[in-house]
Parts: sequence; C-alpha cells; structure tokens
Amino acid sequence: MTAYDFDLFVIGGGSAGVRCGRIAATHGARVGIAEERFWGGTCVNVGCVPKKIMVNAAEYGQWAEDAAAFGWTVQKTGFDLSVLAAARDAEVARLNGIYGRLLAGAGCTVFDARATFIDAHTLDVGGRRVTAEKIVVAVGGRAVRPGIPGDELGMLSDDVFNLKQVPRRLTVIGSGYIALEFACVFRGLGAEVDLVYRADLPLRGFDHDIRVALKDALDAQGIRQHCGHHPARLDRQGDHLRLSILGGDAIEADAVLFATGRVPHTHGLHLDAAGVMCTEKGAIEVDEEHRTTAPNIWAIGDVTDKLNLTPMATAVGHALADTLFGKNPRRASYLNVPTAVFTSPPIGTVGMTEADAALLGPVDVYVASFTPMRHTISKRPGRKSLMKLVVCQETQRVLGAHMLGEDSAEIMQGIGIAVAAGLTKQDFDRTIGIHPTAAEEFVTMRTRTREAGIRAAAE
Ligand SMILES: Cc1cc2nc3c(=O)[nH]c(=O)nc-3n(C[C@H](O)[C@H](O)[C@H](O)COP(=O)(O)OP(=O)(O)OC[C@H]3O[C@@H](n4cnc5c(N)ncnc54)[C@H](O)[C@@H]3O)c2cc1C
Ligand SMILES: NC(=O)c1ccc[n+]([C@@H]2O[C@H](COP(=O)([O-])OP(=O)(O)OC[C@H]3O[C@@H](n4cnc5c(N)ncnc54)[C@H](O)[C@@H]3O)[C@@H](O)[C@H]2O)c1
Repeated sequence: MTAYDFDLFVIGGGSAGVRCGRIAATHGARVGIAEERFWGGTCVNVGCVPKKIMVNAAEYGQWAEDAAAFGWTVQKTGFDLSVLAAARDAEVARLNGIYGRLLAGAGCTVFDARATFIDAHTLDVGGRRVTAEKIVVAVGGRAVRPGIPGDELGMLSDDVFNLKQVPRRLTVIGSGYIALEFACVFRGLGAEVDLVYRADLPLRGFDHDIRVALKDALDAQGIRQHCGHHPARLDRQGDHLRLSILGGDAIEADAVLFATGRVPHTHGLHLDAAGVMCTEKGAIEVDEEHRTTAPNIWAIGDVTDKLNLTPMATAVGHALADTLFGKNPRRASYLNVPTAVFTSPPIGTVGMTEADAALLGPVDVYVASFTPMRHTISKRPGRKSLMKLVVCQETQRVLGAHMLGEDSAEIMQGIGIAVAAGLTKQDFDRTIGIHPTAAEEFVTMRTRTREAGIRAAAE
C-alpha cells in the first residue's frame, strides 16, 4: 500500500476548509492544510466580519440622529473612517490568529502556501511535493468585473476594506447581497449613493413582497435607484468617474463598486490533472456526498456554488470530516437554510417564497406591515417592518417566513428552527408572544391576507 504524507489534505483555509481539516484531525486523521492568502478566508478577512462591523458603524450614525426624539442631546459631528478601519482591522487580525491557532492546536500541519494539483494524490504546495490519500478542495470564490470597457477603474468588494475615506458619491452596480449591503452602509456613512441594476426590483430570488418593501426602504433613505439599466462603460473624467448606462443618463461618481457576482476560484489549480470536472459555470461538480468526479477528492464551500454562505460552508465541511474520519456518515441539509441581508433595515428569510410555494399547491399567506415602536417615536422615514408567513393550505405547515425590518436577522434564527422542524401555523399561533417586540407578530398573525397557488387538478 502506498504511504501518503497525509490522510487528508485540504486546499483552502476559509470557513469550509478550516472546519473540515480541524474536525478530521480531532478524529485522528493526519491532516495537512494550505492557505495562500489569509486564514479564515473570505468571511473573516473580506466578507461577513469586516462588512458587519461597517453595518454596525452605519447603524450608530442613525441611532445618534434618532436619539434626540428620546430626549438625548447627541452631537453628530462627523465620521472618521480611519478610526473604524483600525478597530475593524484589529478584530479581523484577532480572528485570523484564532483560526491559525485552532488548526495547529488540533494537530494539523499548516502550510502558508498555494496548493495546486500534480495528480489525484499529489500536490505542489508552495514548491514542495506533498501526497495525500484524500483531498478536499475548499478554495472558495472571487468577485468578478462585468466585462465592460473601463471596468478596471471600479472597485470589487475586497477593495472596500482598503478605502481611506468615504467616497462623496458612490455608484454601486448590481442588486444582490453585496451591492445592497454596501449601498446601505455607505449611505449610512454619509455618501450619496446611486444603485444601478438590471431588474425591476432588487434582490432577485427573494420573496416579491420583501423586494417591493426593500425598494421603498432604499428610496426612503435617499439611495437613487436606476433599475432596469445595464452599465455600458466607465471612464475617468479628471478627478472623478463617469458611468454610462445603456439607454439612460451617465452617472458621475468618486468611486464605483462592481457587485456583479462571484465565481469559483479554480483558475490554475490544474483540476484536470486530477480528473476533477467542473460545471458549465465553472463550479466543481460534486455528488450529494460532495465527492468530485475523482473518487478520492471532495469539494466543499463556495467553490461548489450551491449556497454561498459561511454557516453552510462550515456545516458541509464538518459533516464531510465526520463522514470520512469520524465513523458518522452524514450530510448537511441545504433545505430551509435561514439567511439575512444586512441592508438598512435588514432582511431575514427562511424557506420558500410565496411564488415558489404557490407552484406546488394552494397556500395561505399572512402579511403584516407596521412601524416598529422605536420609529413611532424617532419618526425616521422608511422604517416600516414587513413580516410574512407562507403556509401550506393542506397541512398547515409553515413553508416560508420572511421579514424586512429591524432585528430581522436575529429574529429569523429562531423562526428558522420552527420552519426546519416542520411546525404548523397552529404551532406558531399557540406560542405566546414576547411583548412588546416586533418578533411577537410572527405568532399573532391570525387573519389570512390572501390565498395563492393552484388547487390540484384532481380536486
Ligand atoms: C463582501 C462579502 C460579504 C459576505 N457576507 C456574508 C454574511 O454576512 N454571511 C454569510 O453567511 N456569508 C457571507 N459571505 C459569503 C461567505 O464569505 C462565503 O460563503 C464563505 O466565506 C465561503 O467559505 P469557503 O471556505 O467556501 O471559501 P473562502 O472563505 O473564500 O475560503 C477559500 C480560501 O482558499 C484560499 N485558496 C484559494 N485557492 C487556494 C490554493 N490554490 N491554495 C491555497 N489556498 C487557496 C483562499 O485564499 C481563501 O482563503 C460574504 C461574502 C462576501 C464577499
Ligand atoms: N449577508 C450574507 O449572507 C451575504 C452577504 C454578501 C454575500 N453573500 C454571498 O455571496 C454571494 C455573492 O454575492 P453577490 O452580491 O456578489 O452576488 P449575487 O449573485 O447575489 O448578485 C450579483 C448581482 O449582480 C448583477 N449582475 C451580474 N452581472 C451583471 C452585469 N454584467 N451587469 C450588471 N449587473 C450584473 C446580478 O443581476 C445581481 O444583481 C451571495 O449570493 C451570497 O451567497 C452573503
């Protein structure tokens, strides 16, 4: 039998790879792991963590303004990005260190290097030849530019964390998670923000009512939306940029952010040398066990382009390590995964949209729209909350829960447990609310707003 250097080698030290490698090591496997750029990957270094700190910074500005209505005299005299950046970067560095120590503490051999395939069991790790019985590819994704003339003049999301000052005028292209979160952050930090997107509503794939409510909330905070427009070219004009949009006016800006999507980070990995195939969109092709087309190689996290969220990446990495080395074969479920978009106000959602559920059969829809108590006092415009339940008419099971409104990300975690557990509307109804909160609305929606979906042909 061939003696390999490692039982498992993990390529990529992000959310997926770190969890998989660490748990495999705790199960007794000899694990090697390589990271070419930053331990903790996208989430810790240029994603969830530094982004959320910037979201918090924008919120403090609003609270400072709103505090007057509650009797406080707070002088909001300005925002210093260098103070926030120093605090944010220190937190990122702290977490970064924790990730490195976690791996070493679990007994992994850690390589600060790029790894590429030589064959299905052999890797080049920073110029060193390393062999492994099993290999897990967890290289994540990277942001892409839209391919229009001059797009090299714009920023990608990584660049946001290097900004030295808040741009006076920022144009954001796209209307996915990243575009919307940063549009709201920079508006909250005082920038004039233009948002250019191709659809009629932002946040494709989310529930229609939430998308409509979000569009209104963006308007109310002064984000100028140019919907139904495609970016055509970007030019430098003296000390600023000029974005031309197809069939629309040009937009002048001090900075432009392209948030037009991310692609799997497989370039130059030499996957073909290992027999690992990719889908047409460039994601590594995997089966339900996350095994690739090479029998000893698995792929996890964003590189598989399934559900590109940190908790999904860690759950899949953990399940794979348990399966391969823990005598506990299991899979992480991609169903009913709660998620939040940290806009202002934020969105929390779990399960099916009304439109998706209605395709399967008749549904009862409950919608509540109200001004949260805080803002009946602050009078801040555009802070209405929208809450929605989508319920299977036949079984009364809650198929989806959606919210736009303050604290929705925190609220939706608990609702996610109920939806994943398959609880019914009656289970929600007999739960006593916590008063006075916005969350209690989810257990007090008694009157059906409408019916949707088609009745089965047999009826
Ligand atoms: C701006 C932004 C905000 C986000 N906010 C959220 C959020 O709020 N909540 C949420 O759940 N998700 C969020 N995400 C998504 C989340 O960051 C990803 O889903 C998650 O990081 C995926 O983890 P991963 O391990 O698959 O990939 P990554 O975290 O990208 O890790 C892959 C690692 O592999 C390394 N690597 C690549 N190639 C090689 C190689 N050949 N050799 C060695 N190392 C290599 C990379 O340097 C990287 O560190 C956000 C993403 C972005 C960009
Ligand atoms: N809060 C969170 O959990 C969070 C935050 C950020 C990112 N993420 C994850 O990262 C993923 C990537 O986020 P994202 O916002 O980059 O991607 P996305 O796929 O969600 O959005 C991309 C946007 O760019 C638009 N677009 C694409 N090509 C374009 C072009 N040529 N011209 C104009 N517009 C174009 C799309 O229509 C869409 O609006 C998300 O899907 C999500 O899984 C999660």
